[in-house]
Amino acid sequence: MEPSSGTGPEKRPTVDLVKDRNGTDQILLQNPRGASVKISLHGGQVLSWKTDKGDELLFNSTKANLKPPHPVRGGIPICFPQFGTRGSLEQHGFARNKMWLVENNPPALPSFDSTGKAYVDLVLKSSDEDTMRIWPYSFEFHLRVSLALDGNLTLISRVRNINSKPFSFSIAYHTYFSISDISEVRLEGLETLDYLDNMHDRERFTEQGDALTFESEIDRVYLNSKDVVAIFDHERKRTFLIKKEGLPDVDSRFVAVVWNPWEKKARALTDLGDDEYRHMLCVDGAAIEKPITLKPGEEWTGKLHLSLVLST
Ligand SMILES: O=P(O)(O)OC[C@H]1O[C@@H](O)[C@H](O)[C@@H](O)[C@@H]1O
Repeated sequence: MEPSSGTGPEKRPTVDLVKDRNGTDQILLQNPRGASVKISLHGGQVLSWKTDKGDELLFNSTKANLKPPHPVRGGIPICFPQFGTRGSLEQHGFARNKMWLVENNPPALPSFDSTGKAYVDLVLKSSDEDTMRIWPYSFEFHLRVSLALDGNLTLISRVRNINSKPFSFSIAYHTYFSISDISEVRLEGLETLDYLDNMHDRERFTEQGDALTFESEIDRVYLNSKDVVAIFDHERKRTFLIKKEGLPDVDSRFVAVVWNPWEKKARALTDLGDDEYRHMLCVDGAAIEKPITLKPGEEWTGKLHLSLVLST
């Protein structure tokens, strides 16, 4: 990027390798305006997403266990190749517990405009024996995390079948949004949709009425969710927009998972403070209901796009 004229030199986006307190490698993306994203190689997981004023937008539990192979209670863990307990693997699959690698020469992503963006490419491959033992398929999962000039965060996933037989998978971006208070926020974009209620053996119900508000535990998979879902946080004067895109033929498979453990379940989770459930809401862009099947050589691309709207 060339320095701009008149207003002094334009800063460049930066990508740095940093260490956390435990000496674990993390990637720090910074855009020219000072917004930032921190990513852990453990789980290929976004841990932090901050505005240019330094406000944290993702919830992270004060009791989160950051040591591999524990999944981290906060940020954006990636559930792959299984969501929840819908299969024989560990809860939410193995991807969130594995070490990912930084990829210097990822396969070309032709539609990506890199202008002003700080981004990094990570990869998870089915190369270790442990993974092959529990999920005997050869795959590559390429993940690009990108922070735009306006502070928007995009995760682009490409899953490739490099196996000689087909395989199926589910994927969820298990996003923990930081909110003022669970009783004060509302969620729009899921009205009138059917959902499977995980608290009632995945029984199917239809959402009624207006926006969702919260007064008890919720654990639901909303089917065929619209392109944009919004979390309104009146007290913090901010709105999160969650947008997801897939290839045309898999669009209808996108769902939105909504989860908050509420008081009783929060007490049972050792990596969540007793009252912390009040300050988090998980809304995941996901493909779960109808898993995605890839034939040998095929690739699937899915995008999660997160943005913030501030009100005065
Ligand atoms: O404790 P975990 O494995 O991170 O899972 C947390 C929650 O994740 C949600 O996505 C699931 O719908 C819940 O059923 C689950 O309890």
